[in-house]
Amino acid sequence: MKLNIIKIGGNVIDNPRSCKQFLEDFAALEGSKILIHGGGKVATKIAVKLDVETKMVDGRRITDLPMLEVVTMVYGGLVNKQIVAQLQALGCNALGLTGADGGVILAKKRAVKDIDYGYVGDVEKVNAPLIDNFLKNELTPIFAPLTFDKEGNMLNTNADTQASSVAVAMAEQYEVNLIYCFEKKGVLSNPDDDDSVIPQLTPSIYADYKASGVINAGMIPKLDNAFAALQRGVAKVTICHADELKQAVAEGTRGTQIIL
Ligand SMILES: Nc1ncnc2c1ncn2[C@@H]1O[C@H](COP(=O)(O)OP(=O)(O)O)[C@@H](O)[C@H]1O
Ligand SMILES: CC(=O)N[C@@H](CCC(=O)OP(=O)(O)O)C(=O)O
Repeated sequence: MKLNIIKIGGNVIDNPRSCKQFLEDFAALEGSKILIHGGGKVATKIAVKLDVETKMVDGRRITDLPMLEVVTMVYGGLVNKQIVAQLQALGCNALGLTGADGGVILAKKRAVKDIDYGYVGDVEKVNAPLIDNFLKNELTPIFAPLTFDKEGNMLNTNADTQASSVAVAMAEQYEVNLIYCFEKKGVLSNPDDDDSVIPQLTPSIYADYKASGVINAGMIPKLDNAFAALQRGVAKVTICHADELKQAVAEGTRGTQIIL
């Protein structure tokens, strides 16, 4: 059985035209599917309005209590519910969830080592049978990048990591196709040239591009998560433009294919 798991990035969510187009394409996909959304850009904008300072380290948001309140409102409320409502209007029976709902994604607050990330969660357990029940009932889960812990805290979890964790958990039962959609055509060999898409990326090519600085910033956690998913049983991982979702699902030739 096939399952498409799609992650959509915050730059697309922040652009109403691109987001609408993406949701139309997502709603039109046949078969079982799951959406994991980011929203980092929206959270940063709302944090400014609320006078909460944004600090990022290695693509992760330092999440103190005021920031936890912002991301819980923005990811679990505003962004998640806007996506669910739009998908419902498109005939897709979307079910909006954070990891806390139904206890579906349990995490652990990241231990303080060199850096205190605050209320940031590392995924411990995904309840795959519960997600499978939703799918069997023709519901489409829409995950916000939030998890919870056993102490009753909400935790902020990077959406790329959450997508990888959900994909790995579902891979025990399904042939999972994981697609990271964002605002570029794929992983680029020249960040100034949007057409310089690397068609296939292996761990050794990745290491070279990372060392030379061509691959940097938010692309590093995305790729680390992409390789981790493949290593742990996910059938296929692609990184592509949000506008190319349909083609990426149909042919799997768009964007950058991650291979081992
Ligand atoms: N070689 C590269 N190819 C494409 N994007 C890159 C590359 N290196 C760094 N990036 C940056 O990574 C960003 C994607 O990561 P991130 O901002 O976390 O996106 P998302 O919100 O989709 O998770 C791109 O917007 C781009 O600026
Ligand atoms: C811990 C952590 O960094 N969480 C992310 C969750 C949102 C996210 O991943 O959004 P994008 O996909 O748009 O980057 C954050 O707050 O930025």
